[in-house]
Amino acid sequence: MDYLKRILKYLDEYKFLVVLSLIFSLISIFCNMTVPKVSKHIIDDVLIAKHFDELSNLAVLVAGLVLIRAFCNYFQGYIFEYTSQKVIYLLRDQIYTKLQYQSFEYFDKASTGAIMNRMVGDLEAIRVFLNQSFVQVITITITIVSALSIMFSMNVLLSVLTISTAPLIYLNVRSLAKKLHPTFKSIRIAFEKLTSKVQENITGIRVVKAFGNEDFEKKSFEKVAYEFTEKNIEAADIRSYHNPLANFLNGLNSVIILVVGGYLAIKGKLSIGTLFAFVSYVNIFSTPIGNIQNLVNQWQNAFASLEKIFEVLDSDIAIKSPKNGIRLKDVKGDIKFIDVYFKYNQHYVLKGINLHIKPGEVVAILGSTGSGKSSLINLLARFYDCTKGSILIDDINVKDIRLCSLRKNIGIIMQETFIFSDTIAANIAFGKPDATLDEIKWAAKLAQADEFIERLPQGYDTVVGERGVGLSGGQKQRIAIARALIYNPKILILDDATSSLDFETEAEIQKTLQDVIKGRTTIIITHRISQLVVNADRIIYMSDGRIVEEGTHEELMKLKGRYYAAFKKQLLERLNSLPA
Ligand SMILES: Nc1ncnc2c1ncn2[C@@H]1O[C@H](COP(=O)(O)OP(=O)(O)OP(=O)(O)O)[C@@H](O)[C@H]1O
Repeated sequence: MDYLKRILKYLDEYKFLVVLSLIFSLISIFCNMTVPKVSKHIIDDVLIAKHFDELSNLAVLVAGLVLIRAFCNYFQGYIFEYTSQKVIYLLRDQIYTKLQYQSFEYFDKASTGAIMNRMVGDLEAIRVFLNQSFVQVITITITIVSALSIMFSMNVLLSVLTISTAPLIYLNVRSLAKKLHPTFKSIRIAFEKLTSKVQENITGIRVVKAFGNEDFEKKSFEKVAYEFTEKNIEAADIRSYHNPLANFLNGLNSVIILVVGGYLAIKGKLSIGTLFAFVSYVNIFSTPIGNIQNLVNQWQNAFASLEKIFEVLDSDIAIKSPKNGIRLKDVKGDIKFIDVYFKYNQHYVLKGINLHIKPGEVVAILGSTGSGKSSLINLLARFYDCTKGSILIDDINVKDIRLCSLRKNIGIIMQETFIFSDTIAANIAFGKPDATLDEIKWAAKLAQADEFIERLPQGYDTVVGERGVGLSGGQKQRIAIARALIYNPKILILDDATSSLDFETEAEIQKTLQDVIKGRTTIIITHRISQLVVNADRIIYMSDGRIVEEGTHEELMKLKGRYYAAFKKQLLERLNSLPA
């Protein structure tokens, strides 16, 4: 009920339209109720009494009522479609905004399929609810109540007989609702699995093909698709049992009325016109009762969706920009990690990190896989917050800096370069959509991307395919470098930025990076000991969430510890990979 109240609050802005639409509904119901009355008059007082002169006026009256009803239904339908679309637009916008500001932690847990389902399927169920089901509850109630009161005023016996099947109808609807609720929930879960599967498969189609895994993927897709089909069949099975039962009960009503009403008419206790009108009211009464089944489906569906939608809207945002946070100005690039501890779930992945990186210093961080290197920079950019300790930039705690200001002052180049299906210029200016072409070209030149971009048919306006299809690995990486430089950040992070490239391309990009990092505080996270690492002012070696070695290349080589062992191992691997 809480969810119902909340969703109806969204209609507040459209109160006038909702009221107008209800007025149209009331007029439509009034017309519907009047037609049988006029028909009774036509049968009893015109046709049977042979007062044919009134017939044409009454026929015009019936036609007029039917026409007004049609207009009212049209306006009422349009208004509700309009308001429901507006509410859904607002909700969709709110969900999208919420997702934009959600932290990494949220996306670690939520599946893409589930998120897509919130944005599409769940909102559609709510739209149907607002558009049809919500107003139907009101119109159905008014129709049933007014039809019943007219019927009682016409004939008490026939009315009692008509509603005698009502308890059975109620039990049928209740049992349907009870059975459908868990089935709808499982349909939703199955649908999320299905959309996740399709999304993952299409995103990873190159990996699937590279491993010749099409058959395996096909089978695993069939499994989730089958589960979704089965759940839908289950729901259809429930409905197909209850719907005919509801129709049978409604039909039974009409038969009883015709038999008993016919008998009363033969006995002269009921006029033919009254019997005709009564049967019409039975139809008016039973049609919405039949619709209750659909309504129950739609409400169940909508409630399951409302729960999910408000779950997203109510979810906490773990990392928030501080109120009245500091805007960084003239950043020097001094970074301090003070006794930093961090855990994702139960286990600490960073255990007491103390590190001071001076402005303009280049620090390379190496270490075994899973030692916590990426976590360290995730904390610096506040993708996550440290569990204990603090991180300072120019002696300001990162938690006191406006998120937007913090992140715009840290340029991050990652291993996985995401290129949006847009122009090259838009991809470079991603973090600064108002960047001028000169700024974009400046960043591209620094990243040594300008030359290849100018050679493309449309230069900076060339549209690249989804995820950068049409560009080589090196070209994509250069665009990523240019993108990170667009704000000319004082702090630069290279997170395994060249590890997915071949040695030759890596060497070229490294040369570019040597120029790019000049005058910037740079943290290089890497597995490979490259020229960039050897030239770094300081090298940090991490193991199991701790800094275990620290010094220049020469110092660490003399130490003959973990870094020395890694260097020797990589040198051997490289020598072995050379042609004989
Ligand atoms: N989002 C996450 N949720 C839970 N655990 C995570 C998450 N990201 C990383 N971890 C775990 O935290 C530990 C440190 O991971 P991190 O990515 O910082 O290591 P890394 O040194 O950068 O590794 P690699 O060199 O392989 O990239 C690992 O054990 C990893 O499994």
